[in-house]
Amino acid sequence: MNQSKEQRILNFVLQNAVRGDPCSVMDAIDKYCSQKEWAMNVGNEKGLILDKTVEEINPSVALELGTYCGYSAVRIARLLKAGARLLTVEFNPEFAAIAKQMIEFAGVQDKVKLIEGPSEEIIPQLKKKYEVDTLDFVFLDHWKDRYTPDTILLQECSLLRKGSVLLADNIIVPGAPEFVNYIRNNPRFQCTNYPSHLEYMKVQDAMEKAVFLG
Ligand SMILES: CCc1ncnc2c1ncn2[C@@H]1O[C@H](/C=C/CNC(=O)c2cc(-c3ccc(F)cc3)cc(O)c2O)[C@@H](O)[C@H]1O
Ligand SMILES: [Mg+2]
Repeated sequence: MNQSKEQRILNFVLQNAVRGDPCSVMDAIDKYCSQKEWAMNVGNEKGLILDKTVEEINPSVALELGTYCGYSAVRIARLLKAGARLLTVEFNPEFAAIAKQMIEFAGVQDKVKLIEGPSEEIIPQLKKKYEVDTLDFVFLDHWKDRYTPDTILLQECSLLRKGSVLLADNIIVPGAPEFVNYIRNNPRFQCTNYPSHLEYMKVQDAMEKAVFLG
């Protein structure tokens, strides 16, 4: 059975990155996906916006929706302080298996909890099953039509507190128009748009930051 693209990305990392070095893992994925096979990792340009947001917040508890191969999980986890943790949700078993190996190779597994399942099922479990009080940071990068329902669900589950920060990828491409409309017209969120480019392409994209006002 021939390999998947995601397996080829992981193999390239295992052969070209340095075990325990998150930056070498990110660099290897970016190299492979810009030169060999495009893949929907947040990439190095939008990745810098993600880095700055995480460094500004310095979250104790962060949530990622849509792990995929684990690129942004490694990217976020490498910046977390001692004792801080990232919960990342992925419902595709094959992608979850790839991401698990990626996270372990990068050496950030002690800061990352990879949870396999659909976000609408996992979010309501975060308080009791995963001992979350509130979330300091949420990175939305899963199916774009899930951004809005999951943002509503996070509020319904009392997982956001005054100052919780959401950062959403792909505001332009593929686009999340319903989410943009919802979040920018919601008085409980203070929004900021960050123009950038689609990963590995000369195509306009953007990220949206939304601070929950409580
Ligand atoms: C059920 C809720 C739920 N629960 C748990 N896991 C979930 C989930 N819904 C989805 N997942 C997983 O998340 C990842 C999907 C991510 C979806 N991302 C894009 O579609 C995307 C596309 C482009 C682009 C493509 C083609 C172009 F031409 C241009 C741009 C660029 C980007 O940066 C993009 O993020 C996969 O691992 C899913 O298994
Ligand atoms: Mg994305």
